[in-house]
Amino acid sequence: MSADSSGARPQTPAGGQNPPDLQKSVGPATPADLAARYRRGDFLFTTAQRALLAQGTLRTVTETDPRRLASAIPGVLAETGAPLAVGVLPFDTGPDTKVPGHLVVPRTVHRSEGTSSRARADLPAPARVRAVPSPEQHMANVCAAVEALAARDLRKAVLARALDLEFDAPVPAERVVRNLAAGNPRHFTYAAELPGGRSLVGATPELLLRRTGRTVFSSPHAGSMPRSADPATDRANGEALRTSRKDQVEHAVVIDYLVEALRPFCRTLDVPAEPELVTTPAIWHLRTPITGELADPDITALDLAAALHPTPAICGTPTEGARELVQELEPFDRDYYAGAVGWVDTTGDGEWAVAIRCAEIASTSMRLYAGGGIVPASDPRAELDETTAKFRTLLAAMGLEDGV
Ligand SMILES: C=C(O[C@H]1C=CC=C(C(=O)O)[C@@H]1O)C(=O)O
Repeated sequence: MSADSSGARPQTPAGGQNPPDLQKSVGPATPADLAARYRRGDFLFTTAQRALLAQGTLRTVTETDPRRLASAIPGVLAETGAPLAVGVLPFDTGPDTKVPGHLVVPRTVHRSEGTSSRARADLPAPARVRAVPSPEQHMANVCAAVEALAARDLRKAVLARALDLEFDAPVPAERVVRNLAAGNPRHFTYAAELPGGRSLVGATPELLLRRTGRTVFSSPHAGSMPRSADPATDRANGEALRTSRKDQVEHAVVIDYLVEALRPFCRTLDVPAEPELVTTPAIWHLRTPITGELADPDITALDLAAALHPTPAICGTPTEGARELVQELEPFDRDYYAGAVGWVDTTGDGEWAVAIRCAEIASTSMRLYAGGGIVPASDPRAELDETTAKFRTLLAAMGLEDGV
């Protein structure tokens, strides 16, 4: 584990310093105002109703074992006198991972509630776009995954592809984030710093978990169909998803896993018998809202995130075999795509969202990611189309449409 401090201000309130500010923004500061105040290096987690903007760094804590990371954070918060820590877990939290969970104890925290919307900002067009792998290769990977499911006795694996965008000037991350928040008001727009000065930005519909006191809530999403600009086609796509046997199987694998993973922590667990049909601006999904009552109130939101991640919504089942298959077939490291992003406070409350519908921004380039669950009945062309539709969350925020 490494814990670095940065900045001039001393670290411990025990030394007579003031604890970091918990600024509850009231009055004119709406969630959209906080999204507009985001600058690269900050952490943002917002819907149209609620926003958390964390700025500055009192302490950075990095650790490849998410359970050790989770157990270190209460001590770090107590030492620094800070109200909360924010950050990201990578996709790969397995024993051989080289990618650490990356948490920051911020210097200042702004929170805001209320409804808000904001106009979109213009963005420059990319100079170059490259699909990694090519669409044809992604379809070949889907076929290989379907064969491997049978050969290796796996129920599901989630395969992703990427789009690399290169620009002639630094990517204006602030405007991408503002547009994501404006375009996805019901979902979680997030931005977090990554090691090496990169940023992860996205707008995800999927909450891995929220802990509020003894209540834990999870809203797994699995099973997808593209939205359509034509209302009749759009309705038909939703209906096709609701009745799709293949998508019900894909969804059930995730719910089975989550129920099994949550049960040891919960006195009660409420799991609806059927998934519900929900939408993002780009995609129809199946989702099942799960609510539980924690048996042990000392289990923090980050402990739970470390225990639940990676779910079969972004990895597969069984976890180890699916992760191996993903690493064999995908021609890139996922890093923080399909990880978790969120916050945990001194009471143990917090929210961790599944880091999908996202891009990693370097200086003048960005990599967009989109994946889909592969089960024995998956069709390569439909899986390609699904990832194309999932890219739309980010492409729409960039002012770009399909065809890039
Ligand atoms: C892996 C992604 O989506 C997951 C979440 C919801 C639905 C999914 C699906 O239907 O395949 C995926 O499991 C992604 O957007 O990159």
